[in-house]
Amino acid sequence: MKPQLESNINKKPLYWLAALLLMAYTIIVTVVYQQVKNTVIENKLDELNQHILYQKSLRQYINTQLKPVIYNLQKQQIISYDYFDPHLLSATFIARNIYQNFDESLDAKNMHSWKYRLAAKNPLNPINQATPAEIELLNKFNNNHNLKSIYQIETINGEETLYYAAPFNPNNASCLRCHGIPKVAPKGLIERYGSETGFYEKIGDIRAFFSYRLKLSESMAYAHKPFIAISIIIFAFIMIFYAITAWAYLVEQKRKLLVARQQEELEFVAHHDFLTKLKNRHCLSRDFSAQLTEINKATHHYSNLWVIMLDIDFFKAINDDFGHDIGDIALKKFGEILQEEVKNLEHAEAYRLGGEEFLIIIRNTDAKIINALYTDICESFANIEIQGLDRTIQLSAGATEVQLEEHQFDILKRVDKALYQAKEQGRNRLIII
Ligand SMILES: Nc1nc2c(ncn2[C@@H]2O[C@H](COP(=O)(O)OP(=O)(O)OP(=O)(O)O)[C@@H](O)[C@H]2O)c(=O)[nH]1
Repeated sequence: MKPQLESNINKKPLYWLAALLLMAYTIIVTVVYQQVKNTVIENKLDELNQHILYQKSLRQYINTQLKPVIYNLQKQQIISYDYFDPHLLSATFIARNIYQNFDESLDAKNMHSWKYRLAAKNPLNPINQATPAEIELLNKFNNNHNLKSIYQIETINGEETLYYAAPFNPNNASCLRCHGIPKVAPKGLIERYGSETGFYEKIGDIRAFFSYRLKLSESMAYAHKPFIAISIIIFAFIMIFYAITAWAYLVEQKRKLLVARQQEELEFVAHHDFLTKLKNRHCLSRDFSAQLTEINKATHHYSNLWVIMLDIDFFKAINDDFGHDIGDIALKKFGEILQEEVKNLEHAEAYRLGGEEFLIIIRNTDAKIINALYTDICESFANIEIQGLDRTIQLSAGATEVQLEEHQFDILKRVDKALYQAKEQGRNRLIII
């Protein structure tokens, strides 16, 4: 049975291609994901800008519209000079509360919101107390007044967040009314927050900053569906490409293997006998020349070369008495016996010269071994069982040892002569000359 062509195809290039495409797919998907993420971030930053503008408008309204009205009422003593209520007079308080309401409304509708926060190192209201990280950022703003904002991606509890922070304007004289010396601060303010913190600020210092934080995973959620769809489409394209390439490769490799196998078969047919599958006369002449060249070099592992010519006795009679088909079977069996015998010998090869004539070339042997070989072959051949053939088949053989610098033609002539002598002397024997 010939092995299946498919199992002989080298599939390594296909595995490499699969690995390469998988790598390319991973890179493409990562790039696409990054692109989607960047787009989400850009959209969110646009949204944030609107928040900032809104917050600034709100603070502007409080500082330029609301507070002057209250101060005017205080001036007219309609409201006491010591009156202070953050609901009316603290822009940070009002902004924080409005944002809190806004956040709660968004959360109730499951809409993802930016979380607004104020942070001060020395706040009146403890709710605005800066964390160590925020204090560090506040110091950064104070050390560099040109730094108008920062935004960065920060991982909080293993979750990516988009963070934006911007400083308030540096303190001016009017700020110090509430953040200077407690003595000059409105009594209402002291009553509410005490005089421990929030005071002794200096003009020019940045007292606080506001920040917004957004969970990126929540914002990315709405981009997941298109991202997965794009990933599936890219995967499908890659799979189709791989399938077509693999199919074309397999077809081409199969074709190449088929051609190679046909060439091998042609080669075999050209050098072997069709019936016995032994090497043929054409092959003998080629092999014999090579062997003679070797022996003439007289290398140490190559002492001598022997040739045995074998011929089945009265083979015509077998054909005539039992039929040509039985004769064919006998020749085939004989070929198998020779093949088996030479397999057990080192450096031996059997050939069919034609008809019922065969030849064996053996290296490194002697007349004793040649005799034993002939006897073995005769015994094996005598013992074969062929249905419809009830005759013991015998063999005649001639053998000779190759001499140095001898020509192939002369050796074959001598061994043929030995065989002829065996026939002449009554067949069923080996003659060595
Ligand atoms: N069945 C079969 N017969 C073959 C084949 N090739 C040659 N022969 C026959 O082998 C026979 C050889 O006959 P001969 O040359 O007269 O030799 P022989 O009958 O063996 O007699 P000796 O060699 O003198 O013992 C012929 O009848 C050929 O037709 C083959 O491939 N198959």
